[in-house]
Amino acid sequence: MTQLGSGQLLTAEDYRHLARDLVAPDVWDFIEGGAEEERTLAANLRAFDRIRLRPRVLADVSAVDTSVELFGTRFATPLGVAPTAYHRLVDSDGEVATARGAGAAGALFVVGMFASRTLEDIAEVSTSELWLQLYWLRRRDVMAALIRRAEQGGYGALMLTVDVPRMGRRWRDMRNGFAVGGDVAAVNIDPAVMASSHHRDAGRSALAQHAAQQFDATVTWADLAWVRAQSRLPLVLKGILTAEDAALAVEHGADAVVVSNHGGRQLDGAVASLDVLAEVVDAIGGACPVLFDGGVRRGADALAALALGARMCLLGRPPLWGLAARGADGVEGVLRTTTEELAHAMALAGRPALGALDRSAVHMSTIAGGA
Ligand SMILES: Cc1cc2nc3c(=O)[nH]c(=O)nc-3n(C[C@H](O)[C@H](O)[C@H](O)COP(=O)(O)O)c2cc1C
Ligand SMILES: CCCCCCC(=O)C(=O)O
Repeated sequence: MTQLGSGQLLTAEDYRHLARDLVAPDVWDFIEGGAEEERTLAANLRAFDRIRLRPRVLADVSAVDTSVELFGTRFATPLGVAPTAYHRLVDSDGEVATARGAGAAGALFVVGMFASRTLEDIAEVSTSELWLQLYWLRRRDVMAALIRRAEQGGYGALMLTVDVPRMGRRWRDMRNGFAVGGDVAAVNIDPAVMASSHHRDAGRSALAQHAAQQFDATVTWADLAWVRAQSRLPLVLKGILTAEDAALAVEHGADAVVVSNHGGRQLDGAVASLDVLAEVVDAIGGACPVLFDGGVRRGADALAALALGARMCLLGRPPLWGLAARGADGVEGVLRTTTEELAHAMALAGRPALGALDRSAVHMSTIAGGA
């Protein structure tokens, strides 16, 4: 268990500083980087800088409850671990350590399709809920096999990432000729399918080349029926940024959506996630839960997103900083410290339970396009 309040690791940013010195420069660029000029990556963070909150007083905040329910499971925290690839790049135990840390914090962990530990090994150590994230591969048999394994392993939902018909142009990875190699691999996917992801090639990202060869860019809303037919697990669509697509997600029976621009790693110039959260929540109109990711670094950031209608906030880079800095304890530390910040912000905002949090907690003129 990380020593909170030790002065050294008080915030997620403290873990980031520690991690930076421990991670190889090209891996650091892979984690930290975004697409092209990284405008959207920066916009995600700036959107939170703009937010101003509207605290209420005399509200009995002697007890603060951060727990939240999703698909029948209650989580101690509305902060979850977003799907990210290849955790063994920063810790030899990889996703097994992440699962331990997330479980200790009572948080959801969405395991990436490109995890570097098997779904079964991760499930064995997990004490909290796991979901499986999927990209849409040309090889549907490979997707179907993964879905079956997730069901057998007790995973609670499938999260289909819909914003990567091709990979964003991540200049840092291209300049580094970034490739995943050594003893780190996407061990849940047939090695024949993964072959192209290992070739180091100056000026090109091996991951982008791999995505170009293996991801299916032809899919449309009609294809969701195929995923649906594979499993009874709830289906969550990750990468929704507009009211139009939110309405289509409802029409096609999504069980939840994630407002996300992939941490600024896909379309550079895309809107900041926070700036469209209210638009998507309104379009969903209560038909299913809305989750959020992109730029959440502090408890007060999460408070703003939850007030704007997110049921849960996913963190992408911060758990990786924790993992790189302190392994499972670091993942737990990042999630706990951010949850403690959230609880503190809830108390000072006069909203002691997430159910008491609504848009009245946010000064709407500080949201882009807000009234
Ligand atoms: C290193 C890294 C790897 C990622 N890998 C995946 C992935 O495999 N699947 C996916 O859906 N999203 C992936 N993402 C995007 C995250 O799930 C999430 O949308 C994003 O990181 C949220 O922004 P944040 O990092 O500001 O919290 C990745 C992000 C990073 C930083
Ligand atoms: C072809 C490998 C895809 C995994 C890359 C994950 C990632 O960086 C992201 O989605 O972002």
